[in-house]
This record gives sequence, structure tokens and C-alpha cells, in this order.
Amino acid sequence: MNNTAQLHQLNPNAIALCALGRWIASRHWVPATGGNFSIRSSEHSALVTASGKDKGELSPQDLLPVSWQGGELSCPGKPSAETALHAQLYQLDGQIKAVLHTHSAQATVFSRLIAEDSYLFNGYEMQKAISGNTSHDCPCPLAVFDNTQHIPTLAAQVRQRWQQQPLNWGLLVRGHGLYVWGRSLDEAKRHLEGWEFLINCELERLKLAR
Ligand SMILES: CSCCC(=O)C(=O)COP(=O)(O)O
Ligand SMILES: [Zn+2]
Repeated sequence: MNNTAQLHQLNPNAIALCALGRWIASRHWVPATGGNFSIRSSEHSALVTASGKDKGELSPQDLLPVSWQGGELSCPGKPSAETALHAQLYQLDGQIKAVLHTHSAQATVFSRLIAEDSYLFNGYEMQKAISGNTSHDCPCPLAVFDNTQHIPTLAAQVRQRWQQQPLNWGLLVRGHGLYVWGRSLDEAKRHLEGWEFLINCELERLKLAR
């Protein structure tokens, strides 16, 4: 192992993200190599999961350094196919420290039931798990975007929507999955668990209300 790889092995952020990947996989939210994660390393760079890896079996070498200075993405290896969306989120808010993308069955199914470009959760105490949402009584919006195989297009749509109103710590890609972010890895994890819980509840409610 060379010096850079050794340093990487000891990076506490990389170790923490790999451990979080195991926890996320234990919830069945990243089946069949789906999903990707990143953690910011500087204003213009992040460690991003390598493409095609089982996100429940990551080791620190599977986190690749990606930088986006000058608008161009650069990375020595093959980072996630969805890296451009991670980089876009980091550029939209300098406070974002971590981005998590999952493919849970419930988020994927729920996203296909929503024709609108946003869904308003209301009445759930768990809305308070999403930062800035202080009551079950205030609508808690989750943005929904159409899926595309061209991630720079999706990233541009997210940027456009964000410029009208910053998104609420998460977004759904229709038929694809959930993205969440946070100002720390712990906050991103809380947002992930919170949004997955809210989606699960609403999916059950919609089923029972039919
Ligand atoms: C089998 S998952 C299809 C690709 C995808 O949506 C995903 O999240 C994983 O892609 P990556 O390149 O990050 O492994
Ligand atoms: Zn995906």
C-alpha cells in the first residue's frame, strides 16, 4: 500500500462513512450496489463512493477524492455515476458536509405515486427530525424530480429549483431513490432516517386510504 492509500485508511471521515454504509445496508436501503455517499473534504472537494461498489461493504479505499474547482469534476478513479449531483449540492450550500443517496423500496414506490414536483408532509411529529421543521403542524416539503440517465441535467434542475427556494434537506428522484444531506454526517443520517420514516408512514396511509 502506498502512502496516500495508507493515509486514506486512517481518515476518520472515511471510516465513519464506511460504517454508516454498513448501517444503511442493514436497513435494506442500498440493494444491488444502488446508492452512493460522499463527505466533504474541502470547499471544492469531497470523498465520493466508487461506482458499482456494494455500499454495505465499503472500505476507505472505495472513497475517491473528487474536486470541482472551475466547474469541471476531476477524480483519479471512477467515482459514482451520480457524482455531479453530489458536487452540485456541495456548491449550492457551503455548509453541507455529507450527502447520502439510497434506493429503498418504499422511497422508490412512493416517488412513483407523486405526479407533482413536491410532496407536503403534514401532521407527523417526525417532521422535526428534518432541521428547521419545528412542528408536526407545519407543512414539510420534499422535492420530487423526474429520473434521467444524464445526471448533469438533474443537477441543473436541482440548482434551478434551489435558487427559487432551498430544498428541505432531501429530494426524491422518481422511480429511482432518495437524496439527503446534512451539515455533519450525523445530521445527514438523521435526515435519512427521518425522511425514510415519513415516506414509509405516508405510503402506508395512502394504501389504507384507498
Ligand atoms: C444498480 S443501481 C444503478 C445506479 C444508481 O442509481 C446508483 O445509485 C449507484 O450508482 P454508483 O455509480 O454510485 O454505484
Ligand atoms: Zn441511484
